[in-house]
Amino acid sequence: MASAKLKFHTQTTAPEKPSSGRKVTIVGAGQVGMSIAFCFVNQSITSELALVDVMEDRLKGELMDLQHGLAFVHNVKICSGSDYALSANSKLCIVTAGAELREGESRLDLVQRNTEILKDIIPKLVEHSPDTILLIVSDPVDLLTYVAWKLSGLPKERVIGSGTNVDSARFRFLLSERFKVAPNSIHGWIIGEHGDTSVPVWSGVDVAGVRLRDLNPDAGTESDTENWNDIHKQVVQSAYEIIRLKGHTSWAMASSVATLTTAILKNTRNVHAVSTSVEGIHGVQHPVFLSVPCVLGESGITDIIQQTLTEDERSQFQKSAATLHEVQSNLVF
Ligand SMILES: NC(=O)C1=CN([C@@H]2O[C@H](COP(=O)(O)OP(=O)(O)OC[C@H]3O[C@@H](n4cnc5c(N)ncnc54)[C@H](O)[C@@H]3O)[C@@H](O)[C@H]2O)C=CC1
Ligand SMILES: CC(=O)C(=O)O
Repeated sequence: MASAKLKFHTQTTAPEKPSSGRKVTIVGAGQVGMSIAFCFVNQSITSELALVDVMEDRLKGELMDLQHGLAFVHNVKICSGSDYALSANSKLCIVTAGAELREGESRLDLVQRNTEILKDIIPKLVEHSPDTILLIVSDPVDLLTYVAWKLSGLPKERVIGSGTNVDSARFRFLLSERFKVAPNSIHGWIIGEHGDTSVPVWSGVDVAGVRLRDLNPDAGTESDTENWNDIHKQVVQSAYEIIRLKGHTSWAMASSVATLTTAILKNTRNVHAVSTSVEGIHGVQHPVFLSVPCVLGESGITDIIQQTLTEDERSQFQKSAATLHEVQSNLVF
């Protein structure tokens, strides 16, 4: 009988490796998870991707849709399902599962609901990939990164929250409109909580070494007649405004996670504002996770950059820590 199978002269007897060493799993194939997956495939960030979600039919549809575009990009091995065995041997597991922020809710309102979800997910991920790095995206991201760290038993450098990397990107975009230069030519950091108590580091904003505070010593303060701090207010309102307008946020977050993933998989040692344990940093006394600039590589967070903050920035950072610690103390997990 005729067979249309390709005939190979197989050159190797080596068994197929269980994974490429650059495998990434995304748990939660909703708006954010799938935007991240789309970025990964189109930017050739990984050659192996597992998608895990409880909604099996929708997940199958997402898988097929992604796979049908593979003829236009570098090949990626993609699998999906609800069985965590699919995630085995992942270098990085990204968690975007959970209840999303609805209009009128703050990120902190989601905490106990999403903690319950993490209790289901994290032990299974670690069981199948004990050497993995966890990147938490679900909100409230700082508290959930702490919860994931506790549930996973992993060293703290391998449990990272996407944190204020996206807030910093929003900040740099809005600054770029005022400065009339490209966002990636501006240095500007938002640290602390990803959310309402985030801290803009006005003392560190610069373009090509020209500090904003040298041009306007009051920039970002109450006495600033140029109202630079309106930009931070807009950053804080960004997610709420986008959710009001389109129902969810996704694109900026996906680009942010793609950048963090590249830094980890390619061991680039780029510096990003991500959520990590900050006990002992900037005078914080509590075991909380908040964003500070961190060096990222294949072992996770290798170093934290100690920024020189003003007294006011330091006290705002401590306030952010105290707010989160209070919510964290009442968490049940
Ligand atoms: N940290 C950040 O900057 C951002 C965080 N987020 C957060 O990310 C999360 C996801 O947002 P969206 O994708 O918009 O929500 P979504 O509702 O579109 O997707 C959530 C997905 O999680 C899945 N899921 C729920 N429970 C699960 C479980 N136990 N195991 C596996 N999968 C499960 C759902 O089936 C759904 O597909 C939310 O918490 C949202 O607030 C969203 C944007 C930015
Ligand atoms: C939803 C959310 O946390 C954000 O886009 O910032």
